[in-house]
Amino acid sequence: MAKNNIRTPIVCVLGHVDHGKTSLLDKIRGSQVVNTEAGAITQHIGATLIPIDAIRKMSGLTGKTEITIPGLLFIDTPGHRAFTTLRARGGALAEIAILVIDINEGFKQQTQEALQILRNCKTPFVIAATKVDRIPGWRVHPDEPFQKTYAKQNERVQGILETRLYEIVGELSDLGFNSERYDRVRDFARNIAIVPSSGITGEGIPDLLMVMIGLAERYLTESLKITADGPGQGTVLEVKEERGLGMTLDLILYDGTLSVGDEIGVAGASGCIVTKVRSVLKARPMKEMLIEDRFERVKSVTAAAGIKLAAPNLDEVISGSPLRVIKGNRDEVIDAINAEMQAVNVKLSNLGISIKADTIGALEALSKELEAKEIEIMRADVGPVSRHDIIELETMREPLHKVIICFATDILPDVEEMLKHPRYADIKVFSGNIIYRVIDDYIEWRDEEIRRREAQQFEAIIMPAKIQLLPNCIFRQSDPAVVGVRILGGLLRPKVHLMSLDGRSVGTVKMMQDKGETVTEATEGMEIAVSIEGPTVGRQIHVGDTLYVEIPERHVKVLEREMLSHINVSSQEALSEYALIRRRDNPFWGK
Ligand SMILES: Nc1nc2c(ncn2[C@@H]2O[C@H](COP(=O)(O)OP(=O)(O)OP(=O)(O)O)[C@@H](O)[C@H]2O)c(=O)[nH]1
Repeated sequence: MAKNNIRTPIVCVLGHVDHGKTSLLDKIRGSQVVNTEAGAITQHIGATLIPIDAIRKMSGLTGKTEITIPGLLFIDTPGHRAFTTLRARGGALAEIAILVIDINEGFKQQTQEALQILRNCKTPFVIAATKVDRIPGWRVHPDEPFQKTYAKQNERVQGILETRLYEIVGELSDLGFNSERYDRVRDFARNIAIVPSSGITGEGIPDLLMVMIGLAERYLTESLKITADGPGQGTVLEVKEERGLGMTLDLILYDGTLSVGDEIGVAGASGCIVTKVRSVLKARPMKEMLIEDRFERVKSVTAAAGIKLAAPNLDEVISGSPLRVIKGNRDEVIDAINAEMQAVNVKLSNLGISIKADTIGALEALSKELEAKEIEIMRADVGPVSRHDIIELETMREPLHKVIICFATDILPDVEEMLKHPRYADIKVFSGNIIYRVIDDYIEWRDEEIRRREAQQFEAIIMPAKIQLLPNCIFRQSDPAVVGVRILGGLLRPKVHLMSLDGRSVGTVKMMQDKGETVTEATEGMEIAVSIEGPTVGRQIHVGDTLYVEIPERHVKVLEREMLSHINVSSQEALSEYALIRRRDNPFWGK
């Protein structure tokens, strides 16, 4: 185990979809050193341990270089989600990260998001610029350190690699990060190291591991000091049923020791669960693995390790939850676990949408993203979407708040049924396993909904218009009067009342015709024939008269306060002239 009680740092791999996270992890896990005598890579449950001796051997480091870190423990599940949902003591469980960027594709949306997450969590990380073997003309030298294989490439290939690398450096710099190819970095505190590598050929992987060791040595040794014989502390990765064992927890133990017979506290859906460890299980080495007997029973394990435990009463445990061994401090552990579950860092508003996620970390991650997009949250809960959630939503007044966004959690079957009922037709549920996608779906729906509403409002509101009676175009004197008019501004529609400059009502537009065709709208500059019910030409209206559409006071308020930016300049002018006429007698009209 660890020298000076320094344990292995916990590592997570992040990056854009398809940029090669899984391949990189697989390559690291399956590296050729598996069977060397120099400390074999060991499979843990949910994690893989690469001992320092294996890393030394891969990268050709002599025993002289002083290293205190005993190795690296990689969490087997890559991605943002694993990073954000697995937490320890309020922070991310992973203490160091690899951000994977496909060197041929460069920056993508999730690359930026991952950077944001790493920045928020202040996690040291290294960038693996993967898929170097896809650079046209690249000559593969399996598993070689980067500099060796790079030296054997021709100049053109080297040139392409440099150009692409500098594109990444540029993008990072736009986001405020200084970075450099790892072998040119002088100060790892100021520069992020980029290691060109391949998850398929293994090139650059030894360098990647070495840089990580360097970072961990420098930044983490204090936080990696463990109390080996202290009570175990861990984070639950998964809750699953195993044949012959019943309910089990897969967890990463990051501090202390956990033994069979220990009393533990762990978070359940309705508070802290206290139970007693029945068995502690480790993964069997690959070659000994039999279907029937995948696990090796042990008496006790010391951090850091990925293990499985069986105990009674685990059904309700929430994945991502904290786990602590109780050593005469039962109340303290219960309080701490309850506090950690309640300290969900979600900003709630009086009004807003509802959110659900499978773990606390996931809920926080979702809420952070929503907050960044200025979307208000009223309720936030861990667990599947239940009938109760839907009933609560139904009481919301604002249709835009009758929304539940659920991330990586189930919708209970009876809820699906319930939502088919017309009564709940206006409740929207957005669900998915990628935060950004669920949020985008919601935003798309919301914006469309707002546009639809505005359009409806526009339909219902009488729009301003200013028209003038044209000379030589009196087709009929009265009942109705049919005259040629020019639209001086705004939007004329049928069925509106018209008003003269002195504020008198003169009649109602019945029909409108443009070049013999009936039309329902006419805009600035058009000359059309209109039939007007009410006036007689020569008495109430005359050639050359300017008339305005009469707009009710309530509509003027809506137009002036909410719709001004949505109507064109000529409509705005017609509106303000019309309002001026109305306000001659009453300055507060429409205000
Ligand atoms: N040539 C080459 N192909 C690679 C490399 N890394 C990944 N690939 C290929 O790229 C594709 C995606 O790789 P994955 O490792 O699944 O990528 P990922 O980031 O884990 O993808 P998601 O899990 O979908 O986010 C696969 O077809 C891999 O074989 C590499 O270094 N070189």
